[in-house]
Amino acid sequence: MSILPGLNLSAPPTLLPQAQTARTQDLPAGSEYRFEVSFRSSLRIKLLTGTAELFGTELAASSHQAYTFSGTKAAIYTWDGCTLELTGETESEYVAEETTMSSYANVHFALERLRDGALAAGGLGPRVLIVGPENAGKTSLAKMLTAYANKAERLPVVVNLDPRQGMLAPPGAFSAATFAGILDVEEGWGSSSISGPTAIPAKVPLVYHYGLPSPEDNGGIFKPLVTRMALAVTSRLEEDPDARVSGCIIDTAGAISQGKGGQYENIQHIVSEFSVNVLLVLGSERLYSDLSRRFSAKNGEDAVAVVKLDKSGGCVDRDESYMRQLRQSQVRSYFFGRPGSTLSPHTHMLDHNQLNIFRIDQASGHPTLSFLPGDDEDSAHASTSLYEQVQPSMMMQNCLLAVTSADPYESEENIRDASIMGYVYVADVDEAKKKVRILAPVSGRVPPKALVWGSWPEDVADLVG
Ligand SMILES: Nc1ncnc2c1ncn2[C@@H]1O[C@H](COP(=O)(O)OP(=O)(O)OP(=O)(O)O)[C@@H](O)[C@H]1O
Repeated sequence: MSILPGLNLSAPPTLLPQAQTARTQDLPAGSEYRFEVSFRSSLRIKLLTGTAELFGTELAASSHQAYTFSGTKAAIYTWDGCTLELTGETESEYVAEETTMSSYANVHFALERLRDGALAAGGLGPRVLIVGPENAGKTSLAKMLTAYANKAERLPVVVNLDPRQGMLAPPGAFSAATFAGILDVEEGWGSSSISGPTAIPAKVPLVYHYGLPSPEDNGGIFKPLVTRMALAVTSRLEEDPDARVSGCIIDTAGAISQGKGGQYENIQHIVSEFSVNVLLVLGSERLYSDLSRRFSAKNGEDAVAVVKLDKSGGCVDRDESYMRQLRQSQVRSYFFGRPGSTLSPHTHMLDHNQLNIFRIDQASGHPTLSFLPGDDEDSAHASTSLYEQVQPSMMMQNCLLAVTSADPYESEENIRDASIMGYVYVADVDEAKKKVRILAPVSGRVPPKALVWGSWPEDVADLVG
């Protein structure tokens, strides 16, 4: 054991760099290598022989190209068999021969037939909605269908309506993007803002800010945002002939599949706003039966094909502490990038009165009836305020603010419906001096727009030293 100079203490053995030896893993055809890597360690994977893919995106067939994973739970599948070289530590790893890949691939081929039909008839391609409980594999299926669609030279618009995890944006955001190139194997969807060279082209998503953990938390914001997003996506599908034929793929949060009081109001809303015609139900018999009963009555142009799919045995229940770390790493990489594609954010010192901050009123989606003296039944009113304008305070420290494209004097509805230009992070608030230190992804002043502050994502400490 080494001695730390001057301290006469033994250094813990873990401080010493460990030489990691590479091992090989053979995968028979039709099997997958499932692995979990913590945020503190990393696993390097090289494809030595054969072909393999991670949630539909092919690994480069070159022993020089290595993929590094950290804080990842995923699987590498092979259709024809392959050999992988693995270097690093995993929390768990095994090879599974029973997978759901064939049924997921069949969904892709069925969607391709719909796309071919749309091309021939000059119509719209499939509008696909994926629902199911949490951790049922919805996001993984969305990635897979997107990657396969890309391989078939389609350009689907992918929409994320799950605030628990961001797509090309921090958590709390709803986003939509057209995926033309390959997806990023290491990161999942890829990056939206890259200032350095990258092998994967950067995507420019359309973003709206929800700012709460669950879609069920505030229908007064969730539903109108779904409507806005649907309008934007529909007009994209109408304008771009390639996207039109390819259609869209919508990923959702598990919470909307719980069906409060058997209602599934939010699913119903998404289906009607996006004119969904393919509803993929993952991992829940009950949800499938409820939804097929609800949508079976529709026919003609409104018909919705409800398809039941099994949950993959590889899906991992991610606990809250993992999800929190995942969100924090998404926020961190929004500002600082990732290894190999680092970004240079800027800090700004601003006066309190340079910021127009609107806090989301969490209760605004639940109308509160007033039964104060003098209110008869008819005059009982619902609280409709969406936001409260607030001054910077210590409570905002370490939080994200969404920079909307709305001016601060516009109506609450306009602020809610405005697309997001970007996010800033509140590093410090000095209430006495009325100063705020802000971290922004770009240099130049923070635009004098309405900034929205929600309770989600949760605060991220120590982003700025
Ligand atoms: N076949 C598989 N093998 C190993 N891990 C998998 C597999 N499929 C999915 N996972 C992992 O399981 C976890 C849950 O999957 P996923 O994020 O796709 O579920 P979800 O339904 O979108 O969850 P949520 O609703 O909570 O966002 C993820 O970490 C994902 O990478």
